[in-house]
Amino acid sequence: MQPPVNPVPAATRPGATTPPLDVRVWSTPLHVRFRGITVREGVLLRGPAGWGEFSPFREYDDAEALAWWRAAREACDVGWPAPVRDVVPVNVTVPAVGPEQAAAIVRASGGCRTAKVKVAQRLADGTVEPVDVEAERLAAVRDALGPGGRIRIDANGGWDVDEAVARVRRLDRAAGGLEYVEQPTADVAGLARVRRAVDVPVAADESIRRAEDPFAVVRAEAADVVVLKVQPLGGVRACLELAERVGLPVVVSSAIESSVGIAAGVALAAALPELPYACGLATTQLLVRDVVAEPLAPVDGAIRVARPVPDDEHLDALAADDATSRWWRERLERVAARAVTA
Ligand SMILES: O=C(O)CCC(=O)c1ccccc1C(=O)O
Ligand SMILES: [Mg+2]
Repeated sequence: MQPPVNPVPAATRPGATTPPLDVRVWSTPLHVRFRGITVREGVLLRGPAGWGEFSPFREYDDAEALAWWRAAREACDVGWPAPVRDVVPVNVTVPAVGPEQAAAIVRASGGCRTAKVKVAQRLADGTVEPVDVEAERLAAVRDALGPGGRIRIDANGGWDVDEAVARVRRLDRAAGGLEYVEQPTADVAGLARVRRAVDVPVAADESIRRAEDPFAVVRAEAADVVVLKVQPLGGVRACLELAERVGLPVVVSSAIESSVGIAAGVALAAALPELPYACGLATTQLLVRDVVAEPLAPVDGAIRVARPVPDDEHLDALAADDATSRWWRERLERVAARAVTA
């Protein structure tokens, strides 16, 4: 009898892994604070198929970091499926900054025709940024993009249903039309209620990548679009499979990785059968330094499908201090050990 066909390449199966050929810990400041962080750091691993990135956020536990490790090993051990396109249109990512800075970020974006603007930002005193401040940011972004550009907003689950409905209507006017609102509420039931109440399409992000059951969004008819991120979802192949099963349009987005991690997102976007929306992969622009000479950044609003190779000069320039390096190497070892038994 034939053995069953395992769709996961042998080298990415737990227990079938060999030690990486090279491990480098990197760290760089961000130009502006993003989701509460001012420094981004992680590990690059080299394997027979090239470099992979392991950079779960600091506060994630080892169980949640396991998917990020699988994505890194896929990159190192087997690489990615063949692309069906050679450029990926992307959005510029606009953090919760003032209107002048927001406009400047759009103008310096490398020709992006879509902007994703952060809203529902929690302030230091625990309150949420006033809607007037968000409206001004959106008006400035519209002004910088012109009437033909597209604007989407991301609330990162920061609103309740009533607040989301009121703010989305208001911000839709301020922006001169919104393409969609990403994760207006934290829970799937809330997404579904917002979706029924407003004309603006709803995208699910955290409800896919941090959910026990990503298909709850589909069953509840809670979203028009799903956001997929390669590291938190366990690799390019895992995302392609998820996209097929979800059956909704996909926006590939980053986790603010170096160009090595962004290349995995670009590979996913390039391999998807359909790509109707710009992807959230233009985030090397948020990093002060990158691990390659030519970062994966947009030209004419699109990123070329490529796999840039880090060099010693850049890796040395981004090398983390001893304590940070030790912390990441220990985390990597713990998560890799977990993969063998998971
Ligand atoms: O989608 C983008 O434009 C950039 C990526 C992004 O916003 C992001 C980056 C890191 C963590 C969370 C998020 C998010 O989409 O919420
Ligand atoms: Mg998001």
